[in-house]
Amino acid sequence: MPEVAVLRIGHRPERDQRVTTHVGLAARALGARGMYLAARDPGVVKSIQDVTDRWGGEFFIEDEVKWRRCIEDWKADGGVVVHLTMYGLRMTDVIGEVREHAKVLIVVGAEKVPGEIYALADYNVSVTTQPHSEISSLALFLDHLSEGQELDREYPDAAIRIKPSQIGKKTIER
Ligand SMILES: C[S@@+](CC[C@H](N)C(=O)[O-])C[C@H]1O[C@@H](n2cnc3c(N)ncnc32)[C@H](O)[C@@H]1O
Repeated sequence: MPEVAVLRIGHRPERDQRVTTHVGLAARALGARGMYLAARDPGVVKSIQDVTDRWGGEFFIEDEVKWRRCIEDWKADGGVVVHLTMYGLRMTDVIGEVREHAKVLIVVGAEKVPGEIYALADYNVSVTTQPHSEISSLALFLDHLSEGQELDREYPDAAIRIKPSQIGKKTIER
């Protein structure tokens, strides 16, 4: 699995807090190293940091990033940029090639994405070629990128972890 980070653009603090938080939580749970947020939103940052503090791992969350600069820096560091859009190439056609890269920045939008993103991205990728959401497209992309290996990942430094069970809610606290 390449080193992965997510860049969330188009976030509107007055209406996207829940979705953006879930983009971050999905990114964390499915193996990304962190999320850049191209907006100021201390509430989203705190929610994600709180989860990481309790549930472990080293997921980073950075808000107030400039998306153009973030993309340029990522590329300058040798990474590739994947923009998830329903209009892009089929994920199943490009995922193998994307997996060959060492560093992948995944860009997800909110409502309307600036046209420039399509040209800046190395890959514009569609997950199903049907409209759905940034959370579902990100989750499926990460799962296919890691070929399912992220699903059983352990978080050794976690303060709390779940003991999987058929009935009830069993947790183990450090
Ligand atoms: C509400 S959608 C906006 C749909 C937008 N017209 C588009 O180009 O995908 C918000 C975000 O969800 C993601 N998204 C939605 N459907 C997708 C799909 N089928 N494949 C990949 N990404 C998708 C994109 O990142 C998009 O910016």
